[in-house]
Amino acid sequence: MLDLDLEFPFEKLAQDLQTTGISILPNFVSPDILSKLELRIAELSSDDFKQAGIGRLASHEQNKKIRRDKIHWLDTSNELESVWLNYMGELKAYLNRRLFMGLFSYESHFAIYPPGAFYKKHMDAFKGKTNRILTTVLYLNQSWASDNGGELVVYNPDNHDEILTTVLPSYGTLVTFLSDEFPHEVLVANEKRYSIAGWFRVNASINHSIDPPK
Ligand SMILES: O=C(O)CCC(=O)C(=O)O
Ligand SMILES: [Fe+2]
Repeated sequence: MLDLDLEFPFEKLAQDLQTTGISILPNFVSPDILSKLELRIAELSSDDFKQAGIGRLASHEQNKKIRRDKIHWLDTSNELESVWLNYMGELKAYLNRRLFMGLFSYESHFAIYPPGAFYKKHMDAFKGKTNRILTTVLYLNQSWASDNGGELVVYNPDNHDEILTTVLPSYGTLVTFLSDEFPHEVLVANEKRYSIAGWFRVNASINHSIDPPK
């Protein structure tokens, strides 16, 4: 049985996805979970974060023109990281039950955007080419001011030049959207910006080769 406290936000998210394909929910995540995630970020060192890439074939120079964030993949071997992975596991079960989405796994990384970092307009998945179905982004920035930059800009799926919405990366806000529908970008952050990006995927195991984790 799902905890009754989760029933309401999970249901709101499911309804948003069903009607528009995107959900933006402030205060989605409980203070208890948020503080555990902050604790984990605080104990990680800069060596635990690697420059993010855009694909195996891209050069370092190409990468840096497109994105400048540093990332650390979450793993169940760490207790604090498990807190987030388990919570997203509950959301996965809820969405599968409610919307029959057939979500199979969830992968996610912490991301740090140092001052000056950005992520140019992109899609997280391309129709028929990937098994990333649903993108989630949780923000971990206490009192983020609007002049700190670093907004997530989401574009209209039917007109990639038209801004649909702009989201401040505020503490506890969760953004969820269909990965192959919404172009989006992260504007230049003027302050250090913390988040957890993640993707629900469908199973892509074929010909007895087990679905790779990333
Ligand atoms: O941090 C964000 O607001 C979005 C990050 C993003 O688009 C990504 O990591 O693919
Ligand atoms: Fe993205």
